[in-house]
Amino acid sequence: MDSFYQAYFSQWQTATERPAVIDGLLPLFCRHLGASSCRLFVKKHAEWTHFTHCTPFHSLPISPRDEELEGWLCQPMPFHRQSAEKAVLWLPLQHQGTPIGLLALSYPAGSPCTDPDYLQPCILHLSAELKNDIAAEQPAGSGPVLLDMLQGLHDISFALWRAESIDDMLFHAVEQGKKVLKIDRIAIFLLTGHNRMKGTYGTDTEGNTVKEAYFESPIPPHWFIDHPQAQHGYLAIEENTSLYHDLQEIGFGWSAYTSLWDGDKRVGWIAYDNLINGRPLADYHPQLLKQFSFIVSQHLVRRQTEEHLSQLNGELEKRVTERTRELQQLNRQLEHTSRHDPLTQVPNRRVFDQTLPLEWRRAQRHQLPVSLLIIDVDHFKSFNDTYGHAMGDRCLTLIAQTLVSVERRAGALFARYGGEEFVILLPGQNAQAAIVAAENTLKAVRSLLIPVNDQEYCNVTVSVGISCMVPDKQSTADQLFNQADSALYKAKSLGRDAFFIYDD
Ligand SMILES: Nc1nc2c(ncn2[C@@H]2O[C@H](COP(=O)(O)OP(=O)(O)OP(=O)(O)O)[C@@H](O)[C@H]2O)c(=O)[nH]1
Repeated sequence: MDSFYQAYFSQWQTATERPAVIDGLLPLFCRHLGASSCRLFVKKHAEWTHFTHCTPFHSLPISPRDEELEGWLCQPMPFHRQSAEKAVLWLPLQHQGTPIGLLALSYPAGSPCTDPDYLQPCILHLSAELKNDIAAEQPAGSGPVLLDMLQGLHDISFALWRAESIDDMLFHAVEQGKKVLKIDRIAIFLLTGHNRMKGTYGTDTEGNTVKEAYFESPIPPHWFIDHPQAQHGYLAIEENTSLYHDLQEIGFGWSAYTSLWDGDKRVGWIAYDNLINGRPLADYHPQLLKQFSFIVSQHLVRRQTEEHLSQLNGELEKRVTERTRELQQLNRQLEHTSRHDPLTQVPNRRVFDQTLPLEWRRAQRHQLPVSLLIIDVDHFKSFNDTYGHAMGDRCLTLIAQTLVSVERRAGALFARYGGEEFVILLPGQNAQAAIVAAENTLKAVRSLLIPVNDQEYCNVTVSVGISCMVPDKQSTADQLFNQADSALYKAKSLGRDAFFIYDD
């Protein structure tokens, strides 16, 4: 190490009082780096403090006004100011983005200024030390600082309230907590049951907020875990202790823990330390950490309850949807059952009884014809007697499934009326159309092969009675039916396998 840095660091080690350190430091820039004067401007709680050193044989640089200093304070890089007699190298002091002050080195005109890169380690070190001093200085100014912090807690609470999810909320808790409470590192852990814990968000060794959800472990046998947790907001602080990252020891300082509570149940904790800047805890910090922990607990519990509720709602909605689907399916089945004949699966008498009056009225309104065919299986008693009732059922099913497609005109209805009787209702169709339908019916049944055992088939026939009317004021749907019925009787008496059309 060269002579300047040797002298610089030995100054830090020998002197203990901060003003003495600075008094001893400033001459080093003149003695080792050729500066004619050196001044340090530090901004403490909105007020500027000046430290000066100058060698006896050079004049001081002209004092800048506070407004100028304010302007230069946020300069990101070192910069020069030149006059006829001297050059001044201004070095902004910043720590983690916070402006702290300025170091000004004056050189006689014509002498080279020190390379700012060379001074970089010293500037970083000086910035961190001064930042710690400013943070540690309280009593006189602690009122406003504490008030700022309380306002900060309110802002944190607001930020957590606006977070989009638990994850987002925990990220902001760590991020905002560090910024507002001026704590180097914060990490939030949640208990997962069975004596285990998991990470959420934490702070790496550079001070960045990082996701630590990967971290999952049994709860380590740590001193503060077993410490009696007598009351909510319990705070445990250990000074001069080892500091850890991912269970690895990485430094020395103070560490603190606050618990997160859901009612009487501890659900996690927040860990804090001063790994990066080594700043001491301020008097008001214990109270702030408890409040901070209380705020995080509240938001965590509220979010967890909300998420649990919304999950329950989701499940409930899913169940209601499933149940509604089942009911709709059941309704469709019921509707089908109530309208179809269970043996043949064609529309049943109920459908016919509902449709006939409707079509009758429509025909009446528009003065259109309406035709009805009653179809009766011939000698079906004897079929049953010969082949058995089960074969009789089979025969009726085959006839129904054949006849259901014989008449395909719009509005036509084929239904099982009862027993071995079927009907075809032809709204808007005259006698001619009804005759065609009857002929097709006879033909279709005649050519039907009815299996009566494993090898044999037989044929059956049907008789059809037809009635066709254009409804007038006196006539009724019953009349239409009765006429078709008597026509059927006539067809039977004519020898069966025939149709007869009612004619008065
Ligand atoms: N297998 C079976 N038979 C039925 C069903 N409904 C009615 N029958 C039978 O159908 C037969 C109808 O007989 P009848 O009314 O005497 O008439 P038919 O023997 O068909 O003689 P015609 O109508 O004069 O040609 C009866 O034996 C009823 O038991 C049914 O659902 N299944």
